[in-house]
Amino acid sequence: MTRQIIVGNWKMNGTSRDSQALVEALLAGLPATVPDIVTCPPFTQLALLADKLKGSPIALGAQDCHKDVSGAHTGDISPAMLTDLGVSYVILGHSERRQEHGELDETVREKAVAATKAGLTPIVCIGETEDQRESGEHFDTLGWQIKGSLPDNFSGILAYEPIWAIGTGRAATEDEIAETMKFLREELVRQFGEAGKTVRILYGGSVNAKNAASILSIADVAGALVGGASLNAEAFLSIIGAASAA
Ligand SMILES: O=C(CO)COP(=O)(O)O
Repeated sequence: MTRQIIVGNWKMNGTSRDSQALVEALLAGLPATVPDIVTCPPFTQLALLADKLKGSPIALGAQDCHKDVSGAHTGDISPAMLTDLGVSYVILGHSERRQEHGELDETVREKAVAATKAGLTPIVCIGETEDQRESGEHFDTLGWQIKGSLPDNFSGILAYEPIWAIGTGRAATEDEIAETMKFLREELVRQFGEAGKTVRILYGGSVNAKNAASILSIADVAGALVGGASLNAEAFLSIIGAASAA
């Protein structure tokens, strides 16, 4: 069985004081056996947390990066700047970035290439809108997103986050997740051959302490990308506990 990975995406939340308190509570409450754990605070908290998490089982991730190594890109952060801080993962193509910043599959793919080159593990997000699911276009959408967002020789993590399940408290049902995982695996194998069999696929969208165990037990779900519940130490520790037991 593949080792589970639990990723906390803090989004645009957290002062230094909040972040410090949160990781201290997490470190104090970790179970003896842990899955892979990644915490993705805002850029401004990365240096502080790199120091706090050094030598711990919690890895550090960023929520985005630029596709270039350096240059005239006001306000952006390069993959090399992230590795320089001790960051090892980066979330790319989150639906909030796709929607708010007009990020396209092609940009996500370029970022994934740059991130991998710099030594980061990209966590590439895909997911359909509610309209697309209701009209039965969700698999087409996901198929195109995989084709467009994942580079050749992709060696990162894929995160399936249905947009309608993000922050709504309405996670996809077990049947919906299971059916989608099967589709995603077939697409990965179609695109990457044998290598497509080993890409880890996460589910994200209203994962919480209550539903984590059943979501993580669905075939081929290798972990969870957690938003809101990752800001609460108790909830995030329960999800980590569910992954250790899965
Ligand atoms: O977008 C998400 C994680 O990237 C999911 O957010 P929620 O867990 O708050 O629904």
